[in-house]
Amino acid sequence: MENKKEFKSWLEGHNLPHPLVIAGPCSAETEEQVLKIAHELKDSDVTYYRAGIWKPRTRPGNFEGVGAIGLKWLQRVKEETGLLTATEVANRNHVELALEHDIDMLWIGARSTVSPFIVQEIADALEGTDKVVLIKNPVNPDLALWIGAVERIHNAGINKLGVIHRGFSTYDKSKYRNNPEWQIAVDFQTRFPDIPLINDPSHITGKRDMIFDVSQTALDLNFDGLMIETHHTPDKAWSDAAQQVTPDTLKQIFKDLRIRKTSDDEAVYKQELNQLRAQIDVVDQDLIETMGRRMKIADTIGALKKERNVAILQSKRWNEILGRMILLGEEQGLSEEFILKVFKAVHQESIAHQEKVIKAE
Ligand SMILES: O=C(O)C(=O)C[C@]1(C(=O)O)C=C[C@@H](O)C=C1
Repeated sequence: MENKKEFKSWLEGHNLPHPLVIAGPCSAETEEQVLKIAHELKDSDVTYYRAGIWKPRTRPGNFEGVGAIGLKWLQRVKEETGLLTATEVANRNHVELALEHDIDMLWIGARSTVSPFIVQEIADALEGTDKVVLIKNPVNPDLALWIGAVERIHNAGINKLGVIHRGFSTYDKSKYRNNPEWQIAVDFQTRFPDIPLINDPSHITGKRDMIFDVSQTALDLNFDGLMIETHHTPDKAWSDAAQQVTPDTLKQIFKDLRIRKTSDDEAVYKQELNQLRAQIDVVDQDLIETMGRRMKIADTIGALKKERNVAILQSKRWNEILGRMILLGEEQGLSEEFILKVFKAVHQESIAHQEKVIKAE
């Protein structure tokens, strides 16, 4: 699938002076609750009002959503407040009911994105419609699976696309409910710069007091919007109580967030940036030339080893190099994690070069 400018035209059409905000309760609980929260969000930066109607829960026996009746409540929200509406769909029936009730934005949840069968069923049900469809990342950190789901929806003729970064499940305990693994979202953005990228700090953190920091990181990384679960009495919510914020807190969050510009046309800024970028280009070229020289030496070592019938992998020598590089890196302000990543890649490339030499006739 190619990146296309038109993917983001639905978002540009809103002409917002700030990132897109999707907010509302984790679950629609009662008509009163849905309407109360919507009215409290009416005069805010919120464009889309979200509410889960069908809730996929980890274990059975928990509140699993009010079902189709909740769609009528969302229709009332739109009539009374003018907010657009959004809900999660997980099968053909959900899509058909959401379309019948004229829901404006549908999203595919992380547990559905993992299943190409479910995504295809949803894609087939969406064919011929022009809804905005957002695809959450799969629960496992698999960029190809995420892109595959977006492709299935796009192949059904949907061009009003977006993705939601809600973090990834891990077995290890961490301070997050779902690990952000920011690099995966950044990789998605690099592949498809015109597919709006929305961050979901509620599901990443699982805790309301961490939502601001994660939202700020997302905006610093140029995300296009935020989806934040909002409830008038969060602690009494029927699902995900700990991660929901009140409408007032949501408004405060948006007051406090630093919204960075994607770019700046100011001539001085541009000139300074260009000079710095020229320096980076020179350094990058040096890096490549240095790497090339290093691999030529590896080729010669490979030839020597071939002649003497010696194994390529020399763990002792390699560990010595790594130890030295970590110390040198530290002096240059480079983290151990970074040095390990870079030198692991260098080692692999060196081995690949030597293998080529050794295998050559
Ligand atoms: O020193 C060697 O024996 C090499 O083959 C070079 C080199 C390296 O690229 O630095 C590559 C493979 C070995 O595992 C150790 C080091």
